[in-house]
Amino acid sequence: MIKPKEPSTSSGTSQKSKDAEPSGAQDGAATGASSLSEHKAEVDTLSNEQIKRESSPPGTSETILWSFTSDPESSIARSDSELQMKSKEALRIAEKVPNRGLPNLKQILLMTPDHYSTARTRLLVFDYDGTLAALVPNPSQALAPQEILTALAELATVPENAVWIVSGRERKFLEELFPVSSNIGLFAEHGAYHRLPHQSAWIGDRAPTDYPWWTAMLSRMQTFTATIPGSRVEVKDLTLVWHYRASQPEGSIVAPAYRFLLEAVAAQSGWIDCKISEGSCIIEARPSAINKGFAVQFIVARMERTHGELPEFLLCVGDDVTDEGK
Ligand SMILES: O=P(O)(O)OC[C@H]1O[C@H](O[C@H]2O[C@H](CO)[C@@H](O)[C@H](O)[C@H]2O)[C@H](O)[C@@H](O)[C@@H]1O
Repeated sequence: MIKPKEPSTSSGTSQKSKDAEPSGAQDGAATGASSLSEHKAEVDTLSNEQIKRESSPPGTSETILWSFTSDPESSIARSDSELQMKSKEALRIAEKVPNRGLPNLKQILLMTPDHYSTARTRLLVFDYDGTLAALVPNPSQALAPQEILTALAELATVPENAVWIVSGRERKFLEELFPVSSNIGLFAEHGAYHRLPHQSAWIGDRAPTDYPWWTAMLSRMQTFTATIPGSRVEVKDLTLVWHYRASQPEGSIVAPAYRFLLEAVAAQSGWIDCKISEGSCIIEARPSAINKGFAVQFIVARMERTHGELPEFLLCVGDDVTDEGK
């Protein structure tokens, strides 16, 4: 099924090329999914008999993918009501995702593990927080389990696979978890910056000074922090986040009003390029032209240029609305 910081210095470089920054001029096509660790746990509990349904014993990579590609009409799904329910929920979401020339998402979700096995090119996209790592009050302590990192690295060694992390996190955080040697592509801050597989340089040169709203939004968020004890502002290289996970129930009570306030400030100031979004115990401000849907479209277009065709298998896993390209 497709499911659900601290200040830092820039670690990126400006490098315009054929792999230039993804344009924000197209509609997004990414989608959300339930957490990888959650599904991995489900798969781990499947019986040996179910595992043996694979024509060959699945390795870690295939096992993870299998959990997302089980046909809800199959006997596997019927034997696991929770998985069946999640698959149906994924299909409901998939039906809402516009098909912009990409493979139809609903068909992808209905694929059997054989489709993964036989696809000549595969794109596997993973969100980070809430998907690869459990949500915790302090963002710097949200580390993906080594088991997950190892599984992703293993997936990325398969020649047919392109593995990307498309995250709201900043560059510095992601590159510490996913070294160049991991062969995993990275998108940071919802698509503002990206690092191609095998390369150490980041592409993308957006900076706070490009956006007239940036200082005002930071100032507003700081007043929220002063008002709600325990909340904090995360100042990333470009995007700003007000966190209130550690300030309950006050944070959740005021969050809708605070989001509305930030949106009103942006609207009244004519800052149409400022997007305010709510995540899991966060309110985030970012440029409107940046979202994960554009990031995935960029990756797909790049694969099409390289292989002469669209990826035959596409999997996007996330836990939040931004993972739906919003
Ligand atoms: O796109 P993602 O990789 O999922 O990043 C989205 C935001 O994730 C982080 O916040 C979330 O995780 C924190 C650590 O568990 C948690 O404290 C917070 O409540 C969550 O919303 C990150 O700190 C943000 O910068 C990302 O935008």
